[in-house]
Amino acid sequence: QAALPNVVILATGGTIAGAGASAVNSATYSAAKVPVDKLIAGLPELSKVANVRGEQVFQVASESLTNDNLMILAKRVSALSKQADVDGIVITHGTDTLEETAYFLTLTVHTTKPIIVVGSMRPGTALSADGALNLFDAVNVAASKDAAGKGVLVTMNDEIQTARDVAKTVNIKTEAFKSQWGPLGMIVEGKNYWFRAPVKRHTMQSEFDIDTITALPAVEIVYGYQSVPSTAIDAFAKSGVKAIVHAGTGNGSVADRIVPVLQKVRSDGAIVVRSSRVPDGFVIRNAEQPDDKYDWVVAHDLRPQKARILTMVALTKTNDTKELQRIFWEY
Ligand SMILES: NC(=O)C[C@H](N)C(=O)O
Repeated sequence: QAALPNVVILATGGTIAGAGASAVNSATYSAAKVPVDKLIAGLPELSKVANVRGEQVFQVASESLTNDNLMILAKRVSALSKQADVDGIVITHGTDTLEETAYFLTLTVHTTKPIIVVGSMRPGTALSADGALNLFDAVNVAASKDAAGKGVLVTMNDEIQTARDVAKTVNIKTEAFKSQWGPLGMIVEGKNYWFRAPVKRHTMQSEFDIDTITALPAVEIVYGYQSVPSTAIDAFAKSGVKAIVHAGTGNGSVADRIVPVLQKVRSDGAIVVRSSRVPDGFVIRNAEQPDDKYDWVVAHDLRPQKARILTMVALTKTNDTKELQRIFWEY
């Protein structure tokens, strides 16, 4: 229909394409089973909002996605966003790593067109399945002019969240996706209600561009806890890792026996990023550890898994720790 916007759904799998043995199976089911054409056919309401077509990019649970998947998906999103006959893009995705993909896309795809990442907590076969409404909301936002230029967005549980801030915070409820800074808005009966806009750099203002990125460096995460040994750090260092994100305790604190190990990692040439395992709040530079002295970078308010994404992307441009810290403040 000529009057309607054109929205492409790129399907990658996850629970939104999941199927269980019975309607009471809300947690026990197989993810990544239902093909995208069937998802679209099951939601005839979409045809009143947009001309929708689907592409099956992957069919996996999101815990199994890799950097190669990220590159393929982002390059496809970028190519589609340049097509005159595409007004918006929706990516259906497993929820376990949805925030990582969404953040990668908002950092690397140069477009003002709406890009929405969406998943579900229950498979479509379950009672009170949440995928249909989440997908309907995603297509509505992707088809809206007022969603343009806001960076990659996530629609879950009636809310519109920014890719940068949102995270999976509950693993068993439909209200799973939250941001400590709050959602940007809500969708009710197919209408968007906006309340705020992101201030961090994304998409068109990003200095990173997926069209010129050919490979992502190895960046790994190590976790802080009582009695933690240096075994994991030693192994990552030996494997030639380019950066280690330390998911520290509290305000990114680091155990006294781990500090010299991370200092050695840095002096041997890899980057050390100090983040926190605490879900909310943010890490303050030179508090808890002397970052200036050790030449470490702090992750600001990014959780370890998002700090990893930004570090990989940033390292495609620079190894300079001052530049990396600037990037962490700005994105
Ligand atoms: N709710 C989900 O989508 C979880 C699933 N394990 C996935 O991330 O693919």
